Amino acid sequence: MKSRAAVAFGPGKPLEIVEIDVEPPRKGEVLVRITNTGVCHTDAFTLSGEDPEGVFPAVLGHEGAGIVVEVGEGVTSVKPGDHVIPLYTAECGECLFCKSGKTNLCVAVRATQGKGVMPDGTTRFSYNGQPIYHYMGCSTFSEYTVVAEVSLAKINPDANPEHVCLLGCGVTTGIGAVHNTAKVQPGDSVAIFGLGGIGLAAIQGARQAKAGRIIAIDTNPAKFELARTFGATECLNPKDFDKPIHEVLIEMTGWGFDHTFECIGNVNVMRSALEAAHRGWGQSIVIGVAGAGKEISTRPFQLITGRTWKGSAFGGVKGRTQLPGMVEDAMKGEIDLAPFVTHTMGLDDINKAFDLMHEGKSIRTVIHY
Ligand SMILES: NC(=O)C1=CN([C@@H]2O[C@H](COP(=O)(O)OP(=O)(O)OC[C@H]3O[C@@H](n4cnc5c(N)ncnc54)[C@H](O)[C@@H]3O)[C@@H](O)[C@H]2O)C=CC1
Ligand SMILES: N[C@@H](CCC(=O)N[C@@H](CSC=O)C(=O)NCC(=O)O)C(=O)O
Repeated sequence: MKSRAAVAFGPGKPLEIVEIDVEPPRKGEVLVRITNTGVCHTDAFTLSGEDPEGVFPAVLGHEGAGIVVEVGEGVTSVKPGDHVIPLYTAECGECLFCKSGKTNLCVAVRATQGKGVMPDGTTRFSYNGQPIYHYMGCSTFSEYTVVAEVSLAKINPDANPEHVCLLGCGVTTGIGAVHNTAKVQPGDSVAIFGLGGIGLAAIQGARQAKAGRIIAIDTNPAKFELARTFGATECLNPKDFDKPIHEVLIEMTGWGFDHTFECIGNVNVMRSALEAAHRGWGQSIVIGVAGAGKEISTRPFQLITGRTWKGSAFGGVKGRTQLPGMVEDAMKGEIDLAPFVTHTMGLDDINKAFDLMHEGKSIRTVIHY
C-alpha cells in the first residue's frame, strides 16, 4: 500500500514528505494507521547525525498513537480497530530482562530495531524501489507503519490520541523516571535540569510523588511558567549566576538534593546534576541522550561520598503492562497532558515542528495525518 511519510533521506537534511510503499505485516507484525505523533528531541538528535544507531534513509518518529489496520500471522494480542501506542521499548514478557522483574529493557526486538529493520532483518518501507529504514521500532512519521506485536500497547479507544500519543515517549519517560527509577518519596527534594517535554513531565511526577522542594532549571526562562504550573517550587536560569549551577544548588540546600534529573543530553550538565546530589545518599538520573563520542566524568570522590548515578529509559515503564493504565490516568486527569501540546500541525509542516523545538518555542508539537 501507499502511505504519506516524512522521510529522513540523510543526516542534517530536512524531512521530505513523499508517498512511500508499505508492505503488509509479516508473522508477529501489525500494520497501524498512525493518527497523531509528537516530535521529540530524540528525533532531532537522530536526524542530526549524532546517533550512533542512526541509519538513513529512514522514517523517524516514535511518540505516536494509532489504530490497528491488519495483523500478521500469529498475532493474538491486538486486532483491527484496536487503538494502540507503539513502543520503542518492547515488552515480550518472556526474555531474560522481562522476566527479571528488575528492568523494562526487553531485548526481544532490540537488536534489529537498532539497525532500522524488522525482526526478520528486512524493512517494510520502500521508496522508488529502494528500502527505507524503520526507527526505534515505531516510525510514526508515516501514516501507515508496521511494528512488532510486542511493541504495541493496546489502549482505551476513547482516549484523545492528540494527547495520549505523548505517553509513547516524553511524558511517560519523565513521570516514570521519578516513580520507577528514582522512587521519589514524599518530602524529598528534587532538581530537574531541562524543561522540555521530559523535564516538565518529571516535575509533574515529582508533584504526584509529593516531593517537597522541586527546583526547575533551564537556560530558557520562557519554560518557567509551565514548570510552575506543573509543580516547580522554584525556577533557576544558570545564566543568572556567576558560578556553576551545582554550587548554587548546594548553597541553597546545605548538602544538595535527594534526586536530580538531567533531561537535556548535555554531558557537562550531567556532571553538574550528579554533583548537586546530596552527600551520602543523593542520586542523579540521566535521561538526556548524548551524541556519539560524548562521555560523562566526575571525581570518583563524588561517588565515594555517597552519590549515585543512574539512567532511565522510557521511565522504566513496561509498555504493554503499564501504559494502558497511564492512559486511564490521563483520562481521569491524574496525568495532565494538554499543556504539553503547544502546537499542532499537519505532516506537510513537520519541519516547522523541528524549528520550533530548536528555537525553544514549543514543548511538544503534535502532528496529525
Ligand atoms: N532516556 C529516555 O528514555 C529519553 C530521553 N530523551 C532525551 O531527553 C532529552 C530531552 O528531551 P526533550 O524534553 O524532548 O527536549 P527539549 O529540547 O524539548 O528540552 C530540552 C530543554 O533543555 C534546555 N537546556 C538546553 N541546554 C541547557 C543547559 N545547558 N542548562 C539548562 N537547560 C538547558 C532547553 O532550553 C530545553 O528547554 C533529550 O536528550 C532526549 O533525546 C527523550 C525521551 C526519552
Ligand atoms: N541510539 C542511541 C541512544 C538513544 C537512546 O538512548 N534512546 C533512549 C530513548 S530516547 C527516546 O526518545 C533509550 O531508551 N535507549 C534505550 C534503548 O534500548 O534504546 C545510541 O546508540 O547512543
